[in-house]
Amino acid sequence: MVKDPIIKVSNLVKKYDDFTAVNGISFEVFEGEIFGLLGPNGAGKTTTLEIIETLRDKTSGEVIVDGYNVDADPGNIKKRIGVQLQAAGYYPNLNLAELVKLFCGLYGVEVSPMEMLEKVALTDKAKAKYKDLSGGQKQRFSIATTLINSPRIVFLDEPTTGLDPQARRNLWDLIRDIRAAGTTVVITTHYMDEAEVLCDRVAFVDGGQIIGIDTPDKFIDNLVASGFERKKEVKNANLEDVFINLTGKEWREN
Ligand SMILES: Nc1ncnc2c1ncn2[C@@H]1O[C@H](COP(=O)(O)OP(=O)(O)OP(=O)(O)O)[C@@H](O)[C@H]1O
Repeated sequence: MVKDPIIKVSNLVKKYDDFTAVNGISFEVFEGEIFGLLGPNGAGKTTTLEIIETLRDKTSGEVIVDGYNVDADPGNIKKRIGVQLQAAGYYPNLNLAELVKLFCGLYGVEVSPMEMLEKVALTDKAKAKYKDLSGGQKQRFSIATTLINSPRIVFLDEPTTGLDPQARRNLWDLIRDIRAAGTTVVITTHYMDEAEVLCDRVAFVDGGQIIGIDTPDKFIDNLVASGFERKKEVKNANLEDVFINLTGKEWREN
C-alpha cells in the first residue's frame, strides 16, 4: 500500500539566538496514522510541532501540511488542524458546554456541544467547570476542543501525562477512535509503553535531530536481531495489568 504524506518536513532548523533547538530535521507523517515524536526533555519536539502548527516561526527549512506551505498558507493550515496545548487555559466562568459553544464561534462552525462531549465521554459533565474536572477528564475535554473544526490532523502534546492507568488506557482508545474516524494523529509522549501500543510509527528526536524513524515493531525487532537481550526475564504481566485487573477498566473519575 502506498501511503500519502500529509505532513512533509524538510531540513527544518530553529535557532533561539545562537542556540540551535532544531537542527535539520526531515520526516513525513502519513495520512491516517498515529505518529509519535519521542525523545528526552529539551530534544526539540515541542518546537518542531509548534512550527508545523504555524504557532512558531522557523529559521529555515520547508514544512508542508496537507498540501499547504507554512510560509505561504498558514491560514489554510490552521483550518485543517486541531492543537492540544500543554497548559490549556479556559474561561473559568463557563461550563464545558458553553466552552464548546465558544470554540465553535471562534472556528465559525456549528456543532452540538453535547455531540462533542459525547465523543470524549463527558456528557454528564456538560454543566461542570473545567477546573472541577479530574486530570483524565481535563485531558479528554482538551482533546474534544481539538476536534471541533473537524480537523484533518490533530496534535497532542503529552496527552496522558499524570493520568492513572485506567484513564491512560481509555485515552488511548479515544485516540484510536480519532484515527478510525480518518484523522491523522501526531503525538508526543515520554511513555515508551504508550508509544509502543499506540503509535503506527515513531521518530526519536535527540539534540534537535531525528536519530531514528520506524514502526515500534521494526525498532524492537532490529534491536533484538542485533543481539540485544533484556537482562531480566520478561513477565507476562506487569503491575499496571494487576492494577487494571483489580480495579476494572471503566472510567472512574467522578
Ligand atoms: N522560546 C524559547 N527561547 C529559547 N529557548 C527555547 C525556547 N523554547 C524552547 N527553547 C529551548 O529549545 C530546546 C528544545 O525545547 P522543546 O520545548 O522544543 O523540547 P521538547 O523536546 O519539547 O522537550 P519536553 O519533552 O521537555 O517538552 C530546549 O533546550 C529549550 O530550552
